[in-house]
Amino acid sequence: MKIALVQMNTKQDKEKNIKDIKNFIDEAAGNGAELVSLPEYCTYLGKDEDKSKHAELIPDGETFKLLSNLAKKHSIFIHVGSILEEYSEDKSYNTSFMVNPDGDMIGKYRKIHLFDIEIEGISKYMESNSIINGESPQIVDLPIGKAGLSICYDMRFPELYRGYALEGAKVLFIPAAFTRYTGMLHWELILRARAVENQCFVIAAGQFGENLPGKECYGSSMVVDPWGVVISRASEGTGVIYANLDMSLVEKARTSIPSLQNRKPEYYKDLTK
Ligand SMILES: NC(=O)CCC(=O)C(=O)O
Repeated sequence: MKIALVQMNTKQDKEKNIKDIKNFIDEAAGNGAELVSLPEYCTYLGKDEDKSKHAELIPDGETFKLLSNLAKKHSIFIHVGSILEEYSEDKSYNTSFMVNPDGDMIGKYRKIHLFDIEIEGISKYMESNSIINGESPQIVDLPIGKAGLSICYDMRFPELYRGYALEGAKVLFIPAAFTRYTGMLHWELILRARAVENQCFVIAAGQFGENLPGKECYGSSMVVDPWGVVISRASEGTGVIYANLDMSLVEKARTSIPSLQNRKPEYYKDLTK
């Protein structure tokens, strides 16, 4: 399967962001992509207090309808890294979903681990001020096999991905708006770790550049194969990158190093509770 990852610089002008998304999807489909993956917060990235104004129903909102029509028009899968989904007057879900070539939603995932961190003198994020966490993992069925959905900060919690791999996932989606500061050291390291330890492809479309004054995203959207090799990587700026997924690599990695079979959770399962 030929996939495309869109690296964006989403800001506060939702109309422009949606126009960009449409153009990127048209470009990717024109270049033969069968699945297009968009980053976290792809339609709106702004101040916490403004987020709920931009939240929508999924699948009954405008953005879903537009993406569903694009998926049908091009006969492709569209993975939406995330948009804001309605919850209450002051809180939204940060929600990812997958649309199939018939325009139907085949899976929806609400970010479980919210980005509440403070690095003294560097940055502070309190995602839970405006977002309510989801409570359910989500696996979707693609023609290339099962795929586990997740969003950005989730990537730091390896149990979620181990669970997906044990449920049969061969692909892990990790769309992101990863900060530049943490990204420099952690982004590639963690993505490759999730790929190697679960012997899965990792597909990580990211935001790039300044989205709000003083808030910068790392970019470096990438696809990692089950052996830990980065097979496609975006450079600085926005744009589309491509990769062909050779799914036989999953079986090759799992046969060569049967670490998923060699687990002995009976000795340590209580430690991760
Ligand atoms: N949007 C996010 O969840 C950001 C996560 C991040 O930057 C990190 O370092 O983790």
